[in-house]
Amino acid sequence: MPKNPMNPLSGLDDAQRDAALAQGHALVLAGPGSGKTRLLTAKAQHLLSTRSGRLVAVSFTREAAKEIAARIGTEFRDRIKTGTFHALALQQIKDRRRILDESGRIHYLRMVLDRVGSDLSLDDALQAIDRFKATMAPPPRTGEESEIFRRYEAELKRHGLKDFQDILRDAVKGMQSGAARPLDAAYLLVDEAQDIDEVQYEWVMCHVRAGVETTVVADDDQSIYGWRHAMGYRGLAAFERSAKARRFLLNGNYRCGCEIVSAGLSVIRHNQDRYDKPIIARRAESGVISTRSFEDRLAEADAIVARIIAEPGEWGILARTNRMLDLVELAFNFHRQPFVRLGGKSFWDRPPAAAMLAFAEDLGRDDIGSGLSRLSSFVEGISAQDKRALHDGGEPENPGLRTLTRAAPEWASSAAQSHRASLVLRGLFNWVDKHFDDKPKAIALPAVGHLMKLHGTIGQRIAFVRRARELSPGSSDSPVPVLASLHASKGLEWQNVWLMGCEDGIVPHTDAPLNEERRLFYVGITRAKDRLILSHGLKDAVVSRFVDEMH
Ligand SMILES: Nc1ncnc2c1ncn2[C@@H]1O[C@H](COP(=O)(O)OP(=O)(O)OP(=O)(O)O)[C@@H](O)[C@H]1O
Repeated sequence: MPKNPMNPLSGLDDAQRDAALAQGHALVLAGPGSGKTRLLTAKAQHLLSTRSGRLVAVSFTREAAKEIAARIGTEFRDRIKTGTFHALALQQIKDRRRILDESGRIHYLRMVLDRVGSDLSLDDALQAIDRFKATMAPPPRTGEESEIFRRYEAELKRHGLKDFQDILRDAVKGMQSGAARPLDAAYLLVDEAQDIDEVQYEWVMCHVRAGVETTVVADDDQSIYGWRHAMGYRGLAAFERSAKARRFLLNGNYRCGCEIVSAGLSVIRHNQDRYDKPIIARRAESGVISTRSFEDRLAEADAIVARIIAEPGEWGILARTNRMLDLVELAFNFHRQPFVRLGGKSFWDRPPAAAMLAFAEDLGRDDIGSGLSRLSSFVEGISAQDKRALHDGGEPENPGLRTLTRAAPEWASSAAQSHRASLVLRGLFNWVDKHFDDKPKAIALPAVGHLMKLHGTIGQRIAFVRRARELSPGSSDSPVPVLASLHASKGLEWQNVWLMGCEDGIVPHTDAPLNEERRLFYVGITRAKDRLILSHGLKDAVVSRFVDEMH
C-alpha cells in the first residue's frame, strides 16, 4: 500500500497492520528485515491519534530511543516518553545515591578482592556481580562469588553509592513494594525485547500488572546477548503467558533476496526453544550466495579487498571477532582504500601494533628512544629491572632485549636506505617472532609484515601508513565498505555482505553456546540484500557447520 503521511497505517502490510491495530497486550514476533521500526512508529502514532492517554517507548540504546522519538514526530510530544530502560527507571526512583561509573566499580571491587584475599580475577568478579544484578533473585548464600558480592554491596552502601544496574533494580523493588510508581502511561512499547534480562522483564511486568497496555516487539532468533543475560525466547514466552498477550507475526522480509531468506531459515530451524516463523521473502530478486576458501587469513583478507575494489558498491565485511578484521583493515590500508570500522578499535591502536610503529619510527629517525621501551613490555619474561634499564638507556639482562639494543643502532643507520629497509624489517620480524609473548605477537607480526610489503625507506613506509589511516571515508564517491563484528552488524544491511572466517571453532566459537552462535550467524547472513559471500581462510580448518546447514 502506498504511504499516506496523514495515515499512520498506510504503507503497512497486512501482518504489520494487524499488529498495529491490536488492542490489549501483544507479542509481535518480527523476523529480519520485517519492518520492526515501521511497525513501532505506526502503532505509536495510531494509539496516540485514536485513543487517549500517554505512551512510553523503551529501547536498549539512546540512539534507538531517539530514532523512535524522531520518527513518531513532534505532534504528540506532550504525550510520549522514549528512553532506555535505565533512563526511564531513573525517573521513578527518589533515592539519589551517586551512581558509580565503571572505573569506580573497579576501584571498590579491587578493594574487596584484596581484603578477601581472593584468587578471582577482576573480570570474573565483575561478571559475577553483573550476573547477580541481572536477576531479582537474591544471590546464593554461600560461595566465594556471593561473599565478594555482599562485601561489594556493603562497601557501596557505606559510601552512599550505587552502580548502574541498581537503578533498574531499585525501580522494580520500589514498584513491587509500593514505594515507586509505574510510569504514568496507558501504553508501553518495548523494542528488541529478545534482549531483556530478568530485571528488565520484571520492570515490564510491573507495568503490565499496573494495567499499562503493553506491546513487545522481538525476534527470538536474533537474541545474541545471552552473555549479558538476555532472556531471549524464554523471556518472550514468559511475557506471552503471564500477560496473556496475543501473538502476532511479521512474516515479510523486505531486505534479502529469496535465496538468502531461505538459507537463513534452513540454518535457524536447527535451533530448539524458539518460535517457528514461516518468513516470506517480499523481494522478487533471488539473491546470490557463494562460498570461497583460502589458504590462510591473509589470502582471505586480500581477496576481500581485491573484490571490493573490482566491484565497488555497498559492502559489509563481517567476522565473528573484531580481531579477524585486522588483516582486512591492513589490506585496505595497503591499497589506500577508505573504509569504516564499526565499534572495534583500529588495528594500529592496538598496543603491540602501536609499539611496533613507534619503534620503526625511531629507527627511521635514527633515534632509538621511547619506542624501544614501549616494545619491551611485550617481551616474554621481562623484569622490572630491565624495564628501568631500558628507560635509563642502560643494558638489559634479558638476552632477547640485549640482542635488540645491540642490533638497533645498525638497523637505524640502514633504515634510511630503501634497499636495506626490507632487511631491517626482516630482522625485526624474526626478533619479534622469537621473543614476544604469543598474544602480542599475533598483532605485532602483521604490523611488521605490513611494513615489509611496502616500499621505500622506513620513514617513507611509516608515512604511507599514517596517510592511509587518515583517508577519510567522506572522500570517496562510492559507498565506503564497513567492517563489523557479527554483534555490531545487528540492525544494519548492505547490498553485498562478505562473512569471513566461516570455520568451526570460529563460528560456532568453541567457547560459546551453539544455539546462540547459530543466531549470531543468522543475524550476519540476513544483513545481505543481494549477495552473500561466505569464506574460510584456514588450510586445515573444517568449514563451519552453519554453512552446511544453509542447504
Ligand atoms: N510494509 C512495507 N513495505 C515496504 N517496505 C517495508 C515495509 N516494512 C518495512 N519495509 C522496509 O524493510 C526494510 C527493513 O526494515 P527494518 O530495517 O525496520 O527491519 P528490521 O525489522 O528492523 O530488521 P532487523 O531486525 O533485521 O534489523 C526497510 O528498508 C523498510 O523500509
